[in-house]
Amino acid sequence: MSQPSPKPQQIPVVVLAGFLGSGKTTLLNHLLHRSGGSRIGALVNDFGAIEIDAMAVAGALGDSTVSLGNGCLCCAVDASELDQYLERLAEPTLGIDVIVIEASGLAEPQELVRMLLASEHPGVVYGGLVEVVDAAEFDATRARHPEIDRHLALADLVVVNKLDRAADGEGVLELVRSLVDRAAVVPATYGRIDPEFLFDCRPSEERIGQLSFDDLHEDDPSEADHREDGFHDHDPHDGHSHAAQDGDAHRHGPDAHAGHLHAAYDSLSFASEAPVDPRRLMTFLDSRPEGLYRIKGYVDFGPYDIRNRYVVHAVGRFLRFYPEPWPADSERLTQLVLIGSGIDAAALEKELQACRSEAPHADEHGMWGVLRYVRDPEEDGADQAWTGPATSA
Ligand SMILES: Nc1nc2c(ncn2[C@@H]2O[C@H](COP(=O)(O)OP(=O)(O)OP(=O)(O)O)[C@@H](O)[C@H]2O)c(=O)[nH]1
Repeated sequence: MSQPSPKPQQIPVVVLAGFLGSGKTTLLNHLLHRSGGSRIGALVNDFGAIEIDAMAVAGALGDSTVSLGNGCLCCAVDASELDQYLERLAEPTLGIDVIVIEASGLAEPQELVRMLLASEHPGVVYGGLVEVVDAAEFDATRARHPEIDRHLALADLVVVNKLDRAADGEGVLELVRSLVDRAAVVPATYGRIDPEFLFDCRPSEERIGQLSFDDLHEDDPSEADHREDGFHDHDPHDGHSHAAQDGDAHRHGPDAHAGHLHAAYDSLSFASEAPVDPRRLMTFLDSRPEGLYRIKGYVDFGPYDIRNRYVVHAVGRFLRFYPEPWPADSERLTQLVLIGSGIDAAALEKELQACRSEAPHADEHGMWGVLRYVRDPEEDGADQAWTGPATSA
């Protein structure tokens, strides 16, 4: 791609977007580990009240992460607030070369792009929109969310991820190529793309011209329908609590941003200081309702594995646990964010509460159900910290 050079000292800001669970955090983590000499600042956003994504990348970033735990970025901040966040990352002493904004899986990318183009911060320049696509779920996601096509048409780079899971990867790649405007389409598994490619993916001069404010303001017919319904009069997200109480669950429902992908979604955040019983959790997960599209977070199985916490990811029917050693200074908490449509958040919360257990000892086979969903570290050759379950009771 031909790139305009940013003015001296201007830091490119890349927006990383893509549907829930497509692999944005995985890609960001990959970039953080493989960026060579470049220093990446990350602005991480999450939908739930607990900032799972922020925690997932925080270790790699130290000071250079700013996270917003306040719902979808496009709804949570206005341009001047965004400028304040960018200002923190553009602080010359941090020496950051590129800023990546990981949008919530439910964010409308054009809102973010519009805010970046409107940014008055002299130290930053809009660096392009990267859309991550889950190749395995692409048809299903498109059927439910035709807006995806619009997002792809705006993208500068599309990463077609999870090709290892796609039945017809070539077919998906071809379809995506037909949907983009002039974006580069990059095949990937586990977000492993060449970082150079991403940092270079600044839009061309023409592209900036094309992506004018007017384009970005263009009304989506589906939004107009909603407005006629008075849909946008619904209350925005109710207050998000960062300091989740023990066993506290927190939900927010349809919000004011009609036409955004998240308009029809509910989310629930669950935090517990008491460990979780693995069998009970598996029973909960095995019977999770269809509409519960995404689960992510950390699980403390207490005496069943005192060394590791278990990162959990569910996307649709897909479920994986990733054990990793508890960071030395972290509080032992179970923190989960559940996102779905038409889910009964109160009932789910109750079920999760019932998974808590203060039992001091682990029984011998308690973890078997969980370990069936632990990824074999050989599966992707990825940089996993895990070396095997440490079940010391
Ligand atoms: N099989 C497979 N799994 C992947 C790949 N990339 C990511 N995953 C897994 O997919 C799940 C979701 O990945 P994330 O990176 O958290 O996705 P995300 O887009 O940040 O998710 P949200 O924050 O919910 O929008 C995790 O379990 C990842 O390990 C891939 O290429 N292949």
